[in-house]
Amino acid sequence: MPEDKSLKSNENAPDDDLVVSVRGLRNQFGSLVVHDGLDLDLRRGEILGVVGGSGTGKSVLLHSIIGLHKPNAGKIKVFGRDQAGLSRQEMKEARGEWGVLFQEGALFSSLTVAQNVQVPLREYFDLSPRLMKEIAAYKIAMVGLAAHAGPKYPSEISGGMKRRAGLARALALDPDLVFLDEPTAGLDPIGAAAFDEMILSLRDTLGLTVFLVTHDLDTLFTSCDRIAVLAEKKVIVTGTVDELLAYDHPWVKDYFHGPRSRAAQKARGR
Ligand SMILES: Nc1ncnc2c1ncn2[C@@H]1O[C@H](COP(=O)(O)OP(=O)(O)OP(=O)(O)O)[C@@H](O)[C@H]1O
Repeated sequence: MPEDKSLKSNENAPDDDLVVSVRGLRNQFGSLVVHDGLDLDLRRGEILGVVGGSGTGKSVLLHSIIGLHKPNAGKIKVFGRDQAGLSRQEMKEARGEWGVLFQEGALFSSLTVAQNVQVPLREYFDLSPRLMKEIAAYKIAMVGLAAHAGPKYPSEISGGMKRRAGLARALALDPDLVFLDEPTAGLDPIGAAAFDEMILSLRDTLGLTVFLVTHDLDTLFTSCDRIAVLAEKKVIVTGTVDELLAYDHPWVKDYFHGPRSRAAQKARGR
């Protein structure tokens, strides 16, 4: 069985290039060990897809990195800063440096789309109402939503629009780093493809670094520079699509050579 391993093309990233580094992560709930000795690197400017079977701990990993879950052991650095032992104020400052799109957008249902986008602005800045409205309108346009989406409530918009609104909120503070948790889950194929294109385009125009948890093979083939595979309580391999297609591990083989993967590859003329 292959051990925790980074493929050749991923070795030797200089420390300055590491936006997130996770070393020796352990997460345990009672007798359930979810992660044990997990290492992961996210490099500046890349879109890293994180995949793995259900229950392998993708969400727990994401929550550990963004400080929503305290790991049992291990070191997590974001922008070179060790996340353990940060004071409340330092954690708040750290949180201002990244944006998170939670599953299905996770919008506040009692706030309009524009008000949702203003939430981080209110938390971090003392801006005039007019300026906040202008910034929210700009972010809403940036994610491809029409201006008339701003005054709508989450219950009045589609699933795809909710994801975009959630992304607008994640981008409110102009972060360099975004975490996306299953951004295309439940979207129709056209909506999902449009979302994938938007992520690529925002990465290129804004220079974002993206940590993307997904089950969506189309997203992996279209958008991700590298893919990290969670299995056996750790990241068993990180590599490009082509490297993973050639990788010898039962789960990786089933996933990347199954019928859905073949269809996704065929659609891209592979
Ligand atoms: N707060 C918690 N208390 C107890 N167990 C938990 C808790 N959070 C997660 N778990 C368990 O940890 C394991 C990993 O959960 P996680 O949600 O990270 O999996 P996942 O890889 O994201 O799964 P999926 O692809 O189905 O969303 C699961 O067995 C889950 O039940």
